[in-house]
Amino acid sequence: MPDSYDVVIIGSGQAGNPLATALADAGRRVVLIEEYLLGGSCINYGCSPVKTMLASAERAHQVRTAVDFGVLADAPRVDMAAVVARKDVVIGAMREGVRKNLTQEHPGITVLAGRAVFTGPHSVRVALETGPEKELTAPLIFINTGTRAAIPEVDGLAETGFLTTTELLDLPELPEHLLILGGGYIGLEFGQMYRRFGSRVTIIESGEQVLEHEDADVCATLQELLEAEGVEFVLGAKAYRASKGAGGQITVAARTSSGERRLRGTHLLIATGRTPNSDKLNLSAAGVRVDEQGYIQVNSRLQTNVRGIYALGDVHGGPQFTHLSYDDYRIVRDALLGGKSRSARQRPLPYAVFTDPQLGRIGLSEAQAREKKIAYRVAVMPVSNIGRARETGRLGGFFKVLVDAKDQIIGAAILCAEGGEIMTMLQLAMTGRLKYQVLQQMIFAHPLWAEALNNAFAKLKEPKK
Ligand SMILES: Cc1cc2nc3c(=O)[nH]c(=O)nc-3n(C[C@H](O)[C@H](O)[C@H](O)COP(=O)(O)OP(=O)(O)OC[C@H]3O[C@@H](n4cnc5c(N)ncnc54)[C@H](O)[C@@H]3O)c2cc1C
Ligand SMILES: NC(=O)c1ccc[n+]([C@@H]2O[C@H](COP(=O)([O-])OP(=O)(O)OC[C@H]3O[C@@H](n4cnc5c(N)ncnc54)[C@H](O)[C@@H]3O)[C@@H](O)[C@H]2O)c1
Repeated sequence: MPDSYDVVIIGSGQAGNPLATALADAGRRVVLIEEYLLGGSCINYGCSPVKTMLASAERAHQVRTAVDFGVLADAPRVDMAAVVARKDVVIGAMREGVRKNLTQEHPGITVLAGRAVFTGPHSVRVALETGPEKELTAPLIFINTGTRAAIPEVDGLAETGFLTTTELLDLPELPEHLLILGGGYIGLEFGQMYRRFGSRVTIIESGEQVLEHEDADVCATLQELLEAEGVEFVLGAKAYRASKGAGGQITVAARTSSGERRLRGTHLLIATGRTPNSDKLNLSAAGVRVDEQGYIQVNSRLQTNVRGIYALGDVHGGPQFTHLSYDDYRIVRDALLGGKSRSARQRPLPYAVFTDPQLGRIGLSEAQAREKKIAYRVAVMPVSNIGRARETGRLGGFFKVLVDAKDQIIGAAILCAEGGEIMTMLQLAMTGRLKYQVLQQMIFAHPLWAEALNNAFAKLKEPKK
């Protein structure tokens, strides 16, 4: 006999966990199934471990550049095992918090360790870690199974051996020369991090610029700043073969516009995007539709084509961020418990790339504004104009803010130390529909980074044709 519940949640991701607690608090009998680690990718092998290790890399950078600030220090020696151990302590505490919340603080939740597969539209089978299988039924099923690294088709890749971020984050030694396939979020954050730890780093990107969706000026400046730290880039590179030499050296062969390249290193990180964890769910048993890449198709309320089955977070496609998965939870919670209807298609999309300087992004890029034929003016201000930047020696980058015909801010790219935080102020202004002049006239405490918003709009210009 299957065990019957009110709600089945598959995956302990950024939507599944809070949804489990909210529905249990509302008196529903909830079962949450996780095949690997409670807390999902963000806590265990995504955002948090990366940002924790980036903090170690920043320390190394500060020591290396201390002399510029009149502080004498020997060259930093990085103990990767200790860096990884520190990360494990930080994320271990986070994971423990999730475990306690789900298993001790909410008696209405049953947590099962194992892989879930559909056996019908309202039933799943769980292959429990402890051995036996369990059959479950529920009228409501939420899929929050996330993604994994997409592995590109490059001859010889499997035999050569490669790392994904999950393995690299646990590597207790420093790669001598890290090759990174992909110059997106992961490529840039890991590229700078390992360079600062002391590796030689080469980023091999198939596109003509890093961060494929950003304006070319933003990407070029960020690339230059990373190059100044010694990160090497090979752009427009179509990698077609990987091989490993007798001495363990890895070679990636790539075609570029300037000819054939053979890129050699000691380790290879694959960072070419993600693929959804929908293929092992036996979705056909439930009749749930996916797109050609395997992302689960949902409507603006996150419902799949099968009544009672929802997909939340990265597994339904679109931008992949923790805060969006969490917002998916809020949309579903408010619909089920509050009778409110909000669309997942009309929400702001803030994000930050955690390089140094950070790139904080909100709203339209210049290319998107052009594509949508929106009349705009653009203000560009170098970070080196900012007092705080001069004081701290963090001079790289620029603010770029777009304003529409009604003086409303419609988009920003803030490439600056704490660029994510500054972007968030602009997001607040956008949400409150403040005209840019309000920020221009606001009294900010001196000398904060925020103060730069007084001057950022001084040179608002029509875009170049
Ligand atoms: C290296 C890296 C860095 C990142 N940095 C950031 C960042 O700085 N900021 C940001 O916003 N986003 C970042 N992201 C993206 C972010 O981690 C995800 O968008 C976010 O975690 C949302 O995930 P999710 O809720 O969809 O599911 P996840 O958190 O991925 O959870 C899915 C869970 O489902 C489980 N599962 C899968 N299939 C089954 C099954 N059949 N049965 C049972 N369980 C199953 C998995 O084991 C996993 O625990 C990063 C991602 C990576 C890889
Ligand atoms: N700070 C953050 O918010 C953050 C940080 C890390 C990851 N993430 C999330 O994780 C996701 C995955 O990150 P990612 O960097 O793997 O993906 P991405 O989509 O950001 O970048 C992948 C890059 O790889 C390139 N590429 C694709 N195939 C290639 C090939 N065969 N050879 C060389 N280059 C190739 C693409 O052109 C692209 O620039 C992101 O979409 C993001 O949502 C977010």
